[in-house]
Amino acid sequence: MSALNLSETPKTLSERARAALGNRNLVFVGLMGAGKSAIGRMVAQDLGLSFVDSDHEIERVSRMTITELFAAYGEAEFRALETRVIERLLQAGPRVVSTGGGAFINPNTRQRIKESGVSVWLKADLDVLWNRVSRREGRPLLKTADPKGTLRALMDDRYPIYAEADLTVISRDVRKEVIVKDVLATIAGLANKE
Ligand SMILES: Nc1ncnc2c1ncn2[C@@H]1O[C@H](COP(=O)(O)OP(=O)(O)O)[C@@H](O)[C@H]1O
Ligand SMILES: O=C(O)C1=C[C@@H](OP(=O)(O)O)[C@@H](O)[C@H](O)C1
Ligand SMILES: [Mg+2]
Repeated sequence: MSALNLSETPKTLSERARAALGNRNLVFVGLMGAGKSAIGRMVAQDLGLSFVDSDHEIERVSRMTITELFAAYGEAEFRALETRVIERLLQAGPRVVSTGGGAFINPNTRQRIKESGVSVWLKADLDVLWNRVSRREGRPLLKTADPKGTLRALMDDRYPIYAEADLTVISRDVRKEVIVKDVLATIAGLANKE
């Protein structure tokens, strides 16, 4: 029979995840529509950490939307700005950072993320992603004749690279709160692995 230790109050899932994270950033990576921006914000709230979305920060500093930036300066300039912005955001941790889908593909950014935090790949299948991104404008990479085909090609190119993330959580068609809980449980599980 195990003795009941009344001096130790059981920790909540958020508290266990927060303890496992320590001083590190929590960085969400994955394809467009995976839920990085939405889930990242909710997870930050549960962890009691500040939240920043790299696309929002890029829009704030440039005073342009992502669509306008792509149109005016092209993808290469957007990527250069994205790399600089994320490098800066990672320096002010611990915080939760949701990146744009292309950020982790850049080897320098990927290295910075590995050094400064724990990365979580929100992984979803094509139909889940497509359902979500086809509802809203604002993703210039999908302005093609066959946007679903473009998304599929991006999955083929990028999934082997997202797989380098520290943790993977499956993003699926359930309530966001369920995904948030999966993320917290996965982070809390880090404590057993390290
Ligand atoms: N689990 C979920 N269930 C339903 N809708 C979701 C879920 N996760 C994200 N979404 C919605 O899908 C859309 C895309 O999510 P978003 O967070 O912008 O993705 P990302 O930043 O990865 O491109 C948003 O409208 C968001 O509210
Ligand atoms: O996958 C990409 O290369 C991009 C993803 C977008 O962010 P989300 O992944 O948050 O949609 C945004 O950064 C830009 O349109 C490029
Ligand atoms: Mg986003």
